[in-house]
Amino acid sequence: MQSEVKDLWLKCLEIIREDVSSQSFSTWFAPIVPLKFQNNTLTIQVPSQFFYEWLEENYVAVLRKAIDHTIGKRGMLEYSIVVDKGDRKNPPITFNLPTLPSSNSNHMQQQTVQQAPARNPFQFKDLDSLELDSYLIPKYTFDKFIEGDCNRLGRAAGMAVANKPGLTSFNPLMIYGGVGLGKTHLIQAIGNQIKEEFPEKFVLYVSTEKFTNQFVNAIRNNSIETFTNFYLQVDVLIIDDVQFLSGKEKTQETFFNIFNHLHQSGKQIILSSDRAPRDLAGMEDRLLSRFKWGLTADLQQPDFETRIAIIQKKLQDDGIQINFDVLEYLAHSIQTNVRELEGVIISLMAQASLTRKEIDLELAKSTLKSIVNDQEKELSVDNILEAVTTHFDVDMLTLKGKCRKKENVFPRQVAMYMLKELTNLPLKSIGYHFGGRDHSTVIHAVQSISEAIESDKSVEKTVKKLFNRFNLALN
Ligand SMILES: Nc1ncnc2c1ncn2[C@@H]1O[C@H](COP(=O)(O)OP(=O)(O)OP(=O)(O)O)[C@@H](O)[C@H]1O
Repeated sequence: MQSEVKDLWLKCLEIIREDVSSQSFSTWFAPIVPLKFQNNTLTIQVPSQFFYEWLEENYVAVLRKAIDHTIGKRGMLEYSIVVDKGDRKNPPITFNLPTLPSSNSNHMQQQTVQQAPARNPFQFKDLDSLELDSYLIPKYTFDKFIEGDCNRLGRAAGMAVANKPGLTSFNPLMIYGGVGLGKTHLIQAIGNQIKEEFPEKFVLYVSTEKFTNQFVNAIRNNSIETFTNFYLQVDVLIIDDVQFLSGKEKTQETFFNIFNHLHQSGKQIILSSDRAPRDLAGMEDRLLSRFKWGLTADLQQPDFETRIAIIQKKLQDDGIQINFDVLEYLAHSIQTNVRELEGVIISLMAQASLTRKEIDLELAKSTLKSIVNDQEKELSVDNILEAVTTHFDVDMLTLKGKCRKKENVFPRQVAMYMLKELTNLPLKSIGYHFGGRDHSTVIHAVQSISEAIESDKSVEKTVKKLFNRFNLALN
């Protein structure tokens, strides 16, 4: 039986190989494992949800052809998606696609999804008003959270908490850091690990936004007690983005009570925030002091080596290998945050797949360039000033400075004109960007350039060109 499936899949691969580039073949088809063949249906295992979606979006016709040629027109394909390690207890989610119908097939196109069983052992029949769908996401595991200097403390503390929830001095554990640096991933990984080690524990992950909405609904429905009682049953409470509690006094008060009760009962609390507790404005002092009771750990931007490891891991998870020079180039070029890094990797995989090119340095450079170009088109003050300095070949300090030479005054006035036309900034703010000039100077600059555009073709051309950089026309 096993060899029958293998042989069948090998035949499919032969057909597929003719239709796709070698890069796409090794990226999207080599990692597939044939599982079984029964009732005219071939089941193949794919490494991830992303992988499955990618095949569906890009290679349906190719797969259909292979199935037609090997099994026949009535042949069907079924995908089995490998679930994360953190989800080991649940059966794999299987997408049955009895479809991929050939054009002359009468089969109805339908997709059935076998739901994974609910993770939460509790039943809250009487709590209909609470939206209890904020469960842990299995893909966020420690395994996939790459360690580096940027996150070592938070990761280690997270592991300690996951091994002994409520029993370490890291209670609460507060993880903070900038956008896209892995806060949600880390606190979810803690929750997933606890579920793995202690399945009997009630672990609840909830965003502050959801918590607040639930609270507001509870007030409206007169069910505050039900709301509070529900939270008091939790063994591990994970609250994401607590900065959103700022200025919400009533929600803070209720959260404070829940916090105290859980803490006193030895339950674990894990929080995340986009800034350190000391920088959380609009938060009650008593709550802030509670946040500092346990351990506060920050996540920073990953360094070069960590970025390399993150890219490698992401590609590996999707069964893709690239040369080190490409890896190095990507890690040197994207230094902002991990989410952006991931975005570039996905674009790169998409480009490689769509253009049927190898993922090489050239493709990496062109993909990155198109992303950067898109960002450049954003109408921010920096981008506009940058465009003007590049066009006139003046440096930023001179552009913003006081020098009255004609060759500097003109670009400066053009820059003021562009800021006035392309942003909503008030005149005073525009003046601020030029060393604190007052609004009358800005008005004068805007008027001069407006008149020059009308009377002087070369000025009109210059401003048009600059507008074009942002894909805009000069009216
Ligand atoms: N150290 C890491 N290793 C692997 N992946 C990471 C790491 N840090 C972040 N990521 C990935 O980067 C993406 C963004 O991370 P996440 O959503 O956790 O950031 P965040 O700090 O919560 O962002 P935000 O402030 O916008 O909510 C996720 O896909 C996550 O898996």
